[in-house]
Amino acid sequence: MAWFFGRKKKKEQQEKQVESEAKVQSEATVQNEMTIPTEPVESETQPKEAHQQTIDDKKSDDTQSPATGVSVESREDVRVVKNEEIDDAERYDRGLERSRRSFGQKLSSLFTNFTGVDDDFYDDLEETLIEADVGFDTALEISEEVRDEIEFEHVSDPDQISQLIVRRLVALYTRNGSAEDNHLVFSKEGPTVFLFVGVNGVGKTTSIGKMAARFKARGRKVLLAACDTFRAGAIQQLEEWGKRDGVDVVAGKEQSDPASVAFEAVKKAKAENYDLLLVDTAGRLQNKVNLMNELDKIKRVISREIPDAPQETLLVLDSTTGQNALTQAKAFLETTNVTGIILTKLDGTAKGGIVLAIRNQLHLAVKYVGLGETVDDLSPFNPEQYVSGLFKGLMED
Ligand SMILES: Nc1nc2c(ncn2[C@@H]2O[C@H](COP(=O)(O)OP(=O)(O)OP(=O)(O)O)[C@@H](O)[C@H]2O)c(=O)[nH]1
Repeated sequence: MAWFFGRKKKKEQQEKQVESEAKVQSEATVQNEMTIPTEPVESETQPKEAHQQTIDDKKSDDTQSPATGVSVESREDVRVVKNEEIDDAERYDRGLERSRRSFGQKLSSLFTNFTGVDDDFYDDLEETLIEADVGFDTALEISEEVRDEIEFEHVSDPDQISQLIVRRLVALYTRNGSAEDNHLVFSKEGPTVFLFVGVNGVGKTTSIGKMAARFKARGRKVLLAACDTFRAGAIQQLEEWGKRDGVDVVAGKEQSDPASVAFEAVKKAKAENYDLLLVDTAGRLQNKVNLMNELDKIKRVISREIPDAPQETLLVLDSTTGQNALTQAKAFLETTNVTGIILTKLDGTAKGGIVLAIRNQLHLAVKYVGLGETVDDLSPFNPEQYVSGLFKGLMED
C-alpha cells in the first residue's frame, strides 16, 4: 500500500512540474507572438488523394531519385551509404554520451545500498527511469516487467538484475522502434515539400539547414523557404544556412505574409525542377488561433500548387525540455496534421529516454534526431543505433 501511495505522490509531483514548465513556456511563446496580425480564416481544404512514395532513407535515398523513382545506384553511391552508416553510428555514440553516462551512474547507484528486491528497490527503479524521461507510465510498465521476471526467474544477484533491467529497456525501444515508419515520404513526381513546425528555439531552422546539406550531398536540388517572417533575424539565419549549404532560399521582407513567401517558393520549385523544398515557419502554439490559421494558410497555398504536398509536416521538439516537449507535441497534434517528429539537442541532455515517451504516448514516428551542433549532426532515427548509443557498455555481449 505504501508502495502504491509512493507512486501516486510521484506522479502528482511530476504532473505539477510538467504543468508549470508548460505554462512558463507557453506564456513566453505567446508573449513573443502577441504582435502578429491575425490572418483571415479560410475554410479547411478537403483531404487530398496522396500519391506518395515512401523512400527508405538508407536505401532509396541513395539508390533512387525521389522525384522520378529512377535508379541512380552506382558503386560510388553504395560507398557513400556505407560511410554514412558508420558516421551515423558514431554520431549516436557521441550524441548520447551524456544520457548513457547519467543512466549508467544512476543504475549503479541503484545497487549501492542494495539489500534485496523489495518495494523500496522498485520505487527507486521507477524514479531512475522517470529521471531518464521515459515517462511515468513507461517507467511503471518496465518496473512491473522487471518485477515479474525477477520473481519468475528467482534472480537476486545485483549484476543479473542490472542486466535484466537493461534487457527490458532495449526490448521496449526496439519493439516500439519498429512499430512506426521512420522514413520520410517523397513525392513520385515533381518537388517534395516538407513543412517544419514547432515553438521558438527548438531547432527548426538549424534542422532545415542540416537536412538541406544532407540531401544536397546526395545530389538533390534543394530549395529553402523562409516563412518565419515574424522573428527578427529568422530570415537572415536561413539565408546564412543557404549560403553555407550552397542551396537557394526564397525569402520575403520581415513581417510580410508567410503564405505569400510559401507561394513564391512552391512556384519556383515547380518551375525550376527542384527535388525538395524545406519550409521554415514561425514558432507557435495551438492556443494562439491566429497563428494556427497562419500555418493552415501556408499549407493550403502549398497544396493548391502541388496537390500531395506537403508530404511531411515535421514537428521539431527540443529533447532538453523533457516532458514539456510532450506537452507541446500534444498541443500541436490537436490542431495540425503532424506526420513525424524531429527530436533535436539529444547531445545536450541526459534524458535520452524521451524517445520512448514520445513513441508510447504520441504514437508518432521520430524521423530524424539532432545529435550535435555541426551541419552533419542530424541523422535518420535508427532504433538499433539509438539503443546502442544509450546502453553501450551496460549491455552484456
Ligand atoms: N547541441 C545542439 N544544438 C542544437 C541542435 N539543434 C539546434 N540547436 C541549437 O538550438 C538553437 C536554436 O535553434 P534554431 O534553429 O534557431 O531554432 P528555431 O526553432 O528555428 O527557433 P525560432 O526561429 O526562434 O523559431 C541554436 O543555437 C542551434 O544551434 C542539436 O541537435 N544539438
